[in-house]
Amino acid sequence: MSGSSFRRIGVMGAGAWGTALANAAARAGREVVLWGRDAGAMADMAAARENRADLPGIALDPVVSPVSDLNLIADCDAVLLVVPAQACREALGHLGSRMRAGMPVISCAKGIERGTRAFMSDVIAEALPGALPAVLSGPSFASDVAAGLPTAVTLAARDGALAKDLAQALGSSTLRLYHSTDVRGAEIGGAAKNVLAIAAGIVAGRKLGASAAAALVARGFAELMRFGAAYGARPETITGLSGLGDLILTTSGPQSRNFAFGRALGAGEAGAGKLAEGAFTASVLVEMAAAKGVDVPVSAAVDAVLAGRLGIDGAIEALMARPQRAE
Ligand SMILES: NC(=O)c1ccc[n+]([C@@H]2O[C@H](COP(=O)([O-])OP(=O)(O)OC[C@H]3O[C@@H](n4cnc5c(N)ncnc54)[C@H](O)[C@@H]3O)[C@@H](O)[C@H]2O)c1
Ligand SMILES: O=P(O)(O)OC[C@H](O)CO
Repeated sequence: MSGSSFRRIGVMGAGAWGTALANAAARAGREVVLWGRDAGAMADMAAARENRADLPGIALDPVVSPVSDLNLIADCDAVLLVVPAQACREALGHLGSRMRAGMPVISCAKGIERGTRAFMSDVIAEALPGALPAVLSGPSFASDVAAGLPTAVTLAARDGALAKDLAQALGSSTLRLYHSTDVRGAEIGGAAKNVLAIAAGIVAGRKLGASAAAALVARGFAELMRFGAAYGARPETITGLSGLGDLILTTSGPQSRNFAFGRALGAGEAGAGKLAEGAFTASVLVEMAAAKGVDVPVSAAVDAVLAGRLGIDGAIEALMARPQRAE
């Protein structure tokens, strides 16, 4: 299938990122079906031509159809899966037998499933055995993409020709997609950087200074590289858009929900209640690192704080008191 054969794109999940990607796919010349599970909210979105709850102020492109009937997703040529990582398996379960074999299903969620330790491409393969799993990941805030600001991300599928075709189908003058066959590498970066962004937020909320913030990103990147290597990621993917690129974006400031969540923790305030995927991924990532003997001290500190095993000052002390080692 060439890029132009993906005439109709289905988007499962009508939150901030699903809505932004629906507009991006429309800008790339696709017809778009945007599915959300709440029929009332989707009817409101169809009438207002705007996702007022999650992406206020951005008009839906005229070719985007907001729907709550999953059969309309099953009819599409490819599907973008844009629900929170812990909900992906359940959402795909509803699509189940309606879907045709050979349908590309592209995970746009950034996380690892708790309990199963499954990456999102594995969740897709298990929930929909006939689907062709792919991953879209990289530095991209929904509001930036929706506003048409220049953005570049990675699109990975095991079949290089499919990755290239999907990248061509979804790319536009404002959204550039680099294709890759390193599915595992692309999904590891997106999941791990959210945990590290919480740590960066804690550093900011605790007012530990710019030097500590830079050290955190550098040492966080070192653990991302170790974790990636242990789970089969290619080094060039970890140093690319979906790894280092997204780590830089998400640890840079409060436009990131994970950073904002961490900052509130560090400042001793209540969080804003928005989705912070890293809070769900931290414990499973640390379990998986331990299973392979990989040292992830920053992620482990975030997990310990979230689980209440350590206070924030105790976590900082533990990081600073680690045995001296070569860089
Ligand atoms: N917002 C961004 O800038 C951005 C960018 C890149 C990747 N992502 C990733 O995309 C994913 C979704 O994030 P978001 O920003 O759209 O979050 P969001 O909170 O704005 O929206 C999530 C949507 O998923 C729906 N949902 C939740 N559980 C569901 C279920 N079981 N079945 C069907 N729908 C369900 C919610 O109703 C909501 O509409 C996350 O993994 C996030 O890390 C977000
Ligand atoms: O707002 P965050 O922290 O979920 O980050 C959004 C994107 O993943 C950035 O690439």
